[in-house]
Amino acid sequence: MRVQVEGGRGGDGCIAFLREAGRPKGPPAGGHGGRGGSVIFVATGDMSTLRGTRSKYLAPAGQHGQGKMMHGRNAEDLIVKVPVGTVVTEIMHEPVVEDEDEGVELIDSDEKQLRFAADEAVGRQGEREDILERLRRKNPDELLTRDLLPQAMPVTDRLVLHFDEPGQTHVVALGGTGGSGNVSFSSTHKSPKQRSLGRPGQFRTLQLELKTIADIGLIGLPNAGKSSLLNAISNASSRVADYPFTTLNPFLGTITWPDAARSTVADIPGLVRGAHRNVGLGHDFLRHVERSRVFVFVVDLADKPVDAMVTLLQELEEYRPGLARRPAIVVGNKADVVPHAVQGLEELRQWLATKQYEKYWAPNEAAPVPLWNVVPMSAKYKANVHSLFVNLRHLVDISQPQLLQAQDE
Ligand SMILES: Nc1nc2c(ncn2[C@@H]2O[C@H](COP(=O)(O)OP(=O)(O)OP(=O)(O)O)[C@@H](O)[C@H]2O)c(=O)[nH]1
Ligand SMILES: [Mg+2]
Repeated sequence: MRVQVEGGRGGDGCIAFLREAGRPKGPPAGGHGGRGGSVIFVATGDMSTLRGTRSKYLAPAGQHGQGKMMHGRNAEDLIVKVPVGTVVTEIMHEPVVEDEDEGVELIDSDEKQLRFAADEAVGRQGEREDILERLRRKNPDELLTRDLLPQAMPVTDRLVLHFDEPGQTHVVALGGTGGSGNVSFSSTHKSPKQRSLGRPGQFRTLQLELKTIADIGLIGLPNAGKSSLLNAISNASSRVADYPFTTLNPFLGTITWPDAARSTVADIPGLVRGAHRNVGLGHDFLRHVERSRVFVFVVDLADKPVDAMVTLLQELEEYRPGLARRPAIVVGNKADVVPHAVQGLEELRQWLATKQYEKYWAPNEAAPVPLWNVVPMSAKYKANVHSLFVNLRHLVDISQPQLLQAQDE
C-alpha cells in the first residue's frame, strides 16, 4: 500500500523587541521556532496486516517563536505502528513547488543575508551562484521559497527499510527545523527586522509491503500430523511427537518442484477452538496463518475430520472474515489408520462435495465457491505424497498475490 509521510513544519522565528520604559524599541527579543515532529515507524507484533494503516501521516508542526525571547516548543513525533515483516520502499517523485508564502523571508536585504539564505537553500555548490544571481536581480521583498528552495527533497538515497523485529524503529520523515527569531540577527543589526521561517518537514511517498511468511501454510488441529507432513514434502525436519502442541513456533521448509521452482511451507502450530479469542496460543498462530498465500488444511482422517474442518474454518473466519476463503486444499492424513480412516474419508468427501464449507465464510458475491480437493495420504509413511504435490503445485500457480488481495477485499 502507498503511504505519504510528512514531517511537521518547523515553527517560525519571531520579530519582537523588548519594551522598556523611555525607549521606543528595546533590543531584539524574538524567539526561535520549535522543531517540527518527525514521522517514525515502529514494528509491532500486535498487528498482522497493513489494514488500518492510513494513506497519509503528517507530524505536528513546531510552535512559533514569540516575543520576550520565548522559543517555540518542539513538536512531538508521530509514532506509527507497522506489523513485523513490513518492508518500506520509497517512491521517488518529482520536485514540488511550494506555495508562495512559504520559505525563508527576507526583510533586510544585504548581500550577506542573501548568501546565507542561498547557502541554506542549496546543498549543491553548482547551483549556488545561479541562485545568488537571481536573488540579486530581484527585489528582496518578493523573494519566495521558489527562488530560495528548489523544493526538490535533496535526492538522497532511496529509502528501503525492513521491519523484522518487534520494536525496530526508523524515522521516515524528519520534522523541519524551526526558524530563527530576530535575536539571532542582532550581531549585524541593532534592531533587526529579520527572522527566518520554519522549514517544511521531509515529505516522502512510501510503499509498504508485508512479506508473506510462506507460500503455503499448514493448518490443522494439534496432533493432526502437520509437522510430519512438512517433513514428508519438504527438506525440513520439524519436530514430530505424539502429543499436542509439539510445534510452538512456525517452522519453515522449502519444496523444490521438479521444474526447480521453489515454494516455502510453514508448519504452523495447531489451532484449537477459541484460538480467535486467543485461547491456546491463538493469536500467535493466526497471525502466521494470515501471512501464507495458500492453505493446506491437515486433518486426521481417523479423528472426526469434518468436525476438525468446521473448527478450523470457524476459527479463521472469526479471527478475520474472509481469511478462510484463501485458496486451499484438504489433506486427509493418517489414511493408514484403518478402518477409522476409511469412514472418515467418506464423511469428509461428502462434506466437501456439497461445498458446505461456504456457510462458514463471510459472504462474497464476487468470489465463486471453489471446490476443495481432498488428498488422502499418510505423512508418516509418505504414502500418496505425489498426489499432494500435483494438487498443491496447481494451487500455488493459480494463487498470485494480486488475485489474493482482490479476494480478501
Ligand atoms: N499413523 C499415522 N500417524 C501419523 C501420521 N502423521 C503423523 N502421525 C503421528 O501423529 C502424531 C503427531 O504428529 P505431528 O506431525 O507432530 O503433528 P502436528 O500436527 O505437527 O502436532 P502439533 O505440532 O502438536 O500441533 C505423531 O505421533 C506422528 O507420528 C500418519 O500419516 N499416520
Ligand atoms: Mg507440529
